[in-house]
Amino acid sequence: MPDYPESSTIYFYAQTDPYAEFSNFAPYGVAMDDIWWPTVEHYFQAQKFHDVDYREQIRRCSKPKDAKALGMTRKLALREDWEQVKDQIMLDAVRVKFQTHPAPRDLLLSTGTAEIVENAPMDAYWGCGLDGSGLNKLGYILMAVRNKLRIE
Ligand SMILES: Nc1c(N[C@@H]2O[C@H](COP(=O)(O)O)[C@@H](O)[C@H]2O)[nH]c(=O)[nH]c1=O
Repeated sequence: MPDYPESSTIYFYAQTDPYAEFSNFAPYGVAMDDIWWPTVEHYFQAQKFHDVDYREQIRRCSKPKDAKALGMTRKLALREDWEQVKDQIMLDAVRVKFQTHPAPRDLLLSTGTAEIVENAPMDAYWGCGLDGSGLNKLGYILMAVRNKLRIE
């Protein structure tokens, strides 16, 4: 990770940093299958489990970090197909977020063709990880959603 990112790359992560609207922790709810989730993070974490009561417990968390903590538990079994379905689940929820809320949508569309990177030091799957070499899956989802919004 360069100290001074190139201007063509947009980094986001914490709610106190620029482009916080792009984070799954940002306070933009999503209706998925007629159920309202306070943030994308709440929805994503809950989908890890088949247990309906546990999903509801995650949905009711007052903060996304609490929802994430419940989703990180391995006391309860993850749904067995989680690795196969997680990318699509994330894409669906992120798309609904940006279709639902004008403020993050306008911000996303204002980024032109810039590369978008989740600057998550501890996450080399959804983010770029500590050294910047992570897969940045969430960044690619945001860029795909941006393309789709342009067409719509
Ligand atoms: N933004 C953000 C995080 N990143 C989010 O964590 C999620 C990954 O969860 P998992 O697949 O269970 O490891 C995913 O939504 C990713 O965007 N994590 C944090 O602890 N704080 C934060 O501010």
